Amino acid sequence: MSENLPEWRREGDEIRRTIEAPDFPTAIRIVDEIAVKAEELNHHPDIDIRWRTLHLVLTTHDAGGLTDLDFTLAAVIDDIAAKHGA
Ligand SMILES: C[C@H](O)[C@H](O)[C@H]1CNC2=NC(N)=NC(=O)C2=N1
Repeated sequence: MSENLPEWRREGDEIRRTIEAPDFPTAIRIVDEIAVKAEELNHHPDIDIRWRTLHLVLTTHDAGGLTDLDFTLAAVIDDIAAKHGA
């Protein structure tokens, strides 16, 4: 999508990424780590879990569009996914 976030694509006021984990337990661990970071940032992705595939959507409802927080959290999510081989 942007320079540093090639895994993300922009759709209107949102950015989206799909993560394919090696297996279902790993997918859930990835979600759990994202949850911890989301709480720290007080910024929360929409997450759709389909077996070992995660669909993530980021936007800032409060601001009615994308903000720096969306891109910050996207980068954090990329690190978590990479750490788990996804
Ligand atoms: C009151 C509080 O700041 C909010 O409602 C936060 C929580 N997490 C959030 N997460 C996201 N992605 N967008 C928001 O606008 C948002 N708002």
